[in-house]
Order: sequence, then structure tokens, then C-alpha cells
Amino acid sequence: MSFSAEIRQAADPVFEAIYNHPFVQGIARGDLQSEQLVHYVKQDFEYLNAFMRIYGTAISKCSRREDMDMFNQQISFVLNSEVHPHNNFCHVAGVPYEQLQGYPVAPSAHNYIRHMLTAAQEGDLGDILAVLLPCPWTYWEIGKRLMEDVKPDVSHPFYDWIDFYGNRTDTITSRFCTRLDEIAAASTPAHRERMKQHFILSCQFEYMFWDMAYTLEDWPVQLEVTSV
Ligand SMILES: Cc1ncc(C[n+]2csc(CCO)c2C)c(N)n1
Repeated sequence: MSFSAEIRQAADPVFEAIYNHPFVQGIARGDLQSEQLVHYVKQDFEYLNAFMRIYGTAISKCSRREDMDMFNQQISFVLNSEVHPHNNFCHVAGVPYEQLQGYPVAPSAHNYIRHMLTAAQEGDLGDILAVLLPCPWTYWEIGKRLMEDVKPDVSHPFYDWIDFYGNRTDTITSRFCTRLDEIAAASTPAHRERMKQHFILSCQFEYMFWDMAYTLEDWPVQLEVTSV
């Protein structure tokens, strides 16, 4: 079994829990509250900023041009294409996208971002691929399953979101897996174990991100926002 298949199998209960999470099932039913969509977009906007910075760190650790090109393409994809699913949520919530940018990061998004940053800072290319991979992989599987189970038509409120993630052949998950498998094949058992743990923790954080949006998770004590 390839390394990517092995870590996917180990994380299978988390993939299942993500698909069955009430936010994801709320996309299927089209019955999420505006505040939940707004909270998701506010947090995801900041998450994607961090994600692009980590691609920058990844590029700083590449020795091959093809790897640099892969990460460079993904920065463009996040900047130019990942705005479409956000726009769908904003449209349903009735709030302009520009109003949801620049907010403080909630606890679960904070923890997920710090987890990715630490793995990227301390690790090599394999660690970075392993910690980033659950992001495209879980969304690709959610999209495919929603497409099959819901079979949405254009009147579904989240048709664009489901179509965006469910109707594409996901080259990024496959490219990340291929490269991760090459690196894993040349790694020590200890490094493989570390990459597996990065992957599994990011899967858990993907679950927590949906839960954060669904429950409108925030810090326990609200403080006055002071501008300096
Ligand atoms: C918390 C969270 N996880 C995954 C995605 C989906 N996603 C974000 S960037 C990207 C492409 C990677 O190059 C994909 C598939 C998201 N929006 N928010």
C-alpha cells in the first residue's frame, strides 16, 4: 500500500465524521443559518491567507523547479479560484464578501493555522505536504459525495459550492500524494510516522473547523477591540 493510501486509511473515521458533520449536512440540505455561513467565511478568509504563506515557506524549502511550480500554481488557485465557494456562502447569507475580511481568528482556526505553521517551520517538504494535504483531500471527498448523494440542480442554494469541489478532477490531491509517496519511500520510519501524525492532526482540525463555524465558536472572554 502507498504511504498516502496508508495515512488515508488511518484517518478514515475522521473523513466519515467530517462528511456527517451538521455543517456539511447543512450544505446538503441547504438549511444553514446566515451567521454560520458568515462565521465560516470570516475564518476561512484568514485560514487561506495563512495557507498561502505556508506555500511560500514550502517554496523556500524546494530544490526542484517542478515543486516550486506546483506550489506557485496553488497560490494562484487560492487567490483566484477559492473565492468562488466563498462568494456562494456570502450570496446565501446576504452579506458582501468585503465585509467578512480581516476579522480575528477563532480558537479552532488559530490552532489549525499554528499546527500547519509549526510543521512547516520545523519540517521538510514531506512534513509540509503531509500537513497541507487534508485541506484539498477532505474537500474533494466532501464535494464528490455531496454530488452523488444530493445531485443538486442550479436551484440548490449551494449548487456553486458543491459543483466547485465535486465536479473537478482534483489534480492537487493526486499531485501532493504522488510527491509525498516519493518522499516517504526515501524516508526513515520515524519521519514517516511524523508525517502521518501531521496528516491525522490536520484531518482532526478540518473537523474542528466545520464545528467552529457551526457552533459560532469564539474565545471564552470577549474583550473590547482597541485600535492602536
Ligand atoms: C479549512 C479549509 N480547508 C480546506 C479548504 C479547501 N481548500 C482551501 S485551499 C485549497 C487548495 C489547496 O491548494 C482547498 C481545496 C478550505 N477552503 N478551508
